[in-house]
Amino acid sequence: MAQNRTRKRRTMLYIPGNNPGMLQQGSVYGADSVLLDLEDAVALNQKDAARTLVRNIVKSINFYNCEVTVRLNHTDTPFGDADLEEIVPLQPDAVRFPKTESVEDLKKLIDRIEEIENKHNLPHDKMSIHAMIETAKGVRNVFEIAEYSKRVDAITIGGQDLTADMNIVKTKDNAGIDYARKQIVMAAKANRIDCIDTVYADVDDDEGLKEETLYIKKIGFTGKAVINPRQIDIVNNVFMPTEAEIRKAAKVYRGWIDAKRRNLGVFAIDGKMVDAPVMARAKYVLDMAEIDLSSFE
Ligand SMILES: CC(C)(COP(=O)(O)OP(=O)(O)OC[C@H]1O[C@@H](n2cnc3c(N)ncnc32)[C@H](O)[C@@H]1OP(=O)(O)O)[C@@H](O)C(=O)NCCC(=O)NCCSC(=O)C[C@@](O)(CC(=O)O)C(=O)O
Ligand SMILES: [Mg+2]
Repeated sequence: MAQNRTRKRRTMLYIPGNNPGMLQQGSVYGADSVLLDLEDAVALNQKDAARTLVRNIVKSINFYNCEVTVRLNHTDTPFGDADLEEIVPLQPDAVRFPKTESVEDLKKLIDRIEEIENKHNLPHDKMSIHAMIETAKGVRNVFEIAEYSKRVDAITIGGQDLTADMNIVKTKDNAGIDYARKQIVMAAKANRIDCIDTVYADVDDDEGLKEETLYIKKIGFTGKAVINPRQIDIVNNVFMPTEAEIRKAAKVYRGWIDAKRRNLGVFAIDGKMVDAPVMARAKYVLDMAEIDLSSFE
């Protein structure tokens, strides 16, 4: 779980929990994670049916390398506890907890999860928790939320709800949630966990999605939620290093191995200083590109 995880989460595909066709096909499109949704994609009169369907899908479908995450209803809603009772015994890779506002919210959630795990003789360190920040109060408390428990291995932002909670007009550049995005990134980075950006609602605007993904990558997000298979390649490609970046990183890494042999802490490549942080960035690029570092030794 959590800090030992090496799996990438560039794309997390939301799938409405009451749509059997989409649920069955969800893992074939190349998303790193599927997000089986019991919350806002499901109408109130469909909640029970969706929960049963998601339970059966998680039990019976092989998602292969795709991470399986279930978005629960909040524990303060009439559906939250029933979701936990059905989903926790299945131990999906993670549960996504919407509208997390405080550590009290998380404590209540984790205590209940662990109670159910104890009842079923399940470990407490397998299924992780993704805390969604979707209100101004959650943004204010995100640092405490991110460090509260090792089970929290990602912080995510829900831009639609946050915009509504702040009672602001949603613009294409999402200026109104920029502060929140950056605060969420900092809280995640301070705890060395993932931070996942909100969805891009216009599924026909490929250029807009690419532009937004380039921006959120630049400010530190490690992935983005998507709502349609057509969005997956666009986001995955933005999060993959370019060929030029890989070539440069490989050069730095090779130089670093050589420098270590010569007991040098700092050296230059093409006239530019290379020190430990430059090497760490190069290593991250090679890791994202899934290049085996032992091939450089
Ligand atoms: C948007 C649209 C209606 C477009 O429909 P369209 O019909 O135009 O789609 P097409 O492209 O024509 O579909 C072509 C083929 O792909 C299949 N297919 C489509 N979508 C698929 C999918 N998601 N999973 C698997 N399969 C899929 C489809 O079945 C078809 O299959 P086939 O018939 O076999 O060819 C549809 O995609 C959709 O419903 N998306 C999910 C919406 C959703 O979950 N919303 C809730 C999460 S956000 C939220 O809650 C806000 C947040 O909380 C969160 C945050 O930000 O994190 C906040 O506060 O901000
Ligand atoms: Mg939301």
